[in-house]
Amino acid sequence: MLETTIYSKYFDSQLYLSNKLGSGSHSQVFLGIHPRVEPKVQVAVKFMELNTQNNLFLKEMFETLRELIDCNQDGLCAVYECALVSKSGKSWITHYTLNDDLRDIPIVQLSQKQYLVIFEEHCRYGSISNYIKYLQGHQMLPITAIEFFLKTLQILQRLHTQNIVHGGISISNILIKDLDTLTVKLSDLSLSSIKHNIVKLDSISISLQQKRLKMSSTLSIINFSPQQTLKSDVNQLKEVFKFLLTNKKENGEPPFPPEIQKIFDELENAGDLMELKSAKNLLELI
Ligand SMILES: Nc1ncnc2c1ncn2[C@@H]1O[C@H](COP(=O)(O)OP(=O)(O)OP(=O)(O)O)[C@@H](O)[C@H]1O
Repeated sequence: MLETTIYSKYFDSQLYLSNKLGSGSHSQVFLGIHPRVEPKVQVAVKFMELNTQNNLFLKEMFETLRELIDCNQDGLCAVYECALVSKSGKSWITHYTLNDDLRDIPIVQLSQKQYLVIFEEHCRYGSISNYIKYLQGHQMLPITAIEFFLKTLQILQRLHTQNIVHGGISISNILIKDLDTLTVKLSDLSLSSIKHNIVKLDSISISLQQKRLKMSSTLSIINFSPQQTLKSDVNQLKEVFKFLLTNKKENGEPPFPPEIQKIFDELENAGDLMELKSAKNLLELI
């Protein structure tokens, strides 16, 4: 159980954590106030428990997160700061933050539990999975599902033209920033594989390397198939959309209206999201 406040020399006052916003398989997310931003703004503070004792991995993870912050874009949930912390008795110790020079990473005493703490933009309506819970069993309106789908597709289109791949599109990674305009932001860019690595240490170097390629603008590097990876984002989004329309994960799909079926058919063969003409047409209708 996490304490409700955390103190560290880097966040030179107390960081107050109030409501719990949600939890994932490896994380707990709280509403917090970023102590270094004036005027005070609310942020989401994500604590991920790290089971690894591998310092090299931690260092690489921070490098990846730094790239993530550098590539902050419209449509992505902004990441403000990250820290590696652990608890000693009643106090929290910050081992390093993103601003530290990674060459000087200390050898962390690994007897205690460590957490990766990520401060990110707060999306007040939470994830689409939250919204589904809020609907209490009622089916999401098709028009709402279509808007969520198309807005996410637009964000992916932008990312993909810059050779950035999300890699873990799911109903819990699409956050609702504004419910009136149905504005969404993608979170956990690249975190899905970090989370995976926390569990499975063997694949660390491979997938961190792949992630770095994803972030890189020079994709001519060997051993990486952008087409394939971009397509996996598209397939994941397609599954999310089907789920929103039908409440079923797979199989037993009811017939979709022809415009939607057309998008699915196009998605099936899509290499480049910018080519999705029927999605664009549908977007203009909304
Ligand atoms: N930036 C944010 N603003 C508002 N709510 C958030 C934010 N980030 C996460 N949440 C809430 O916290 C929940 C848990 O998010 P988290 O990213 O830790 O795990 P997850 O992606 O849902 O699950 P998993 O780790 O199993 O993939 C989300 O479903 C969402 O409701």
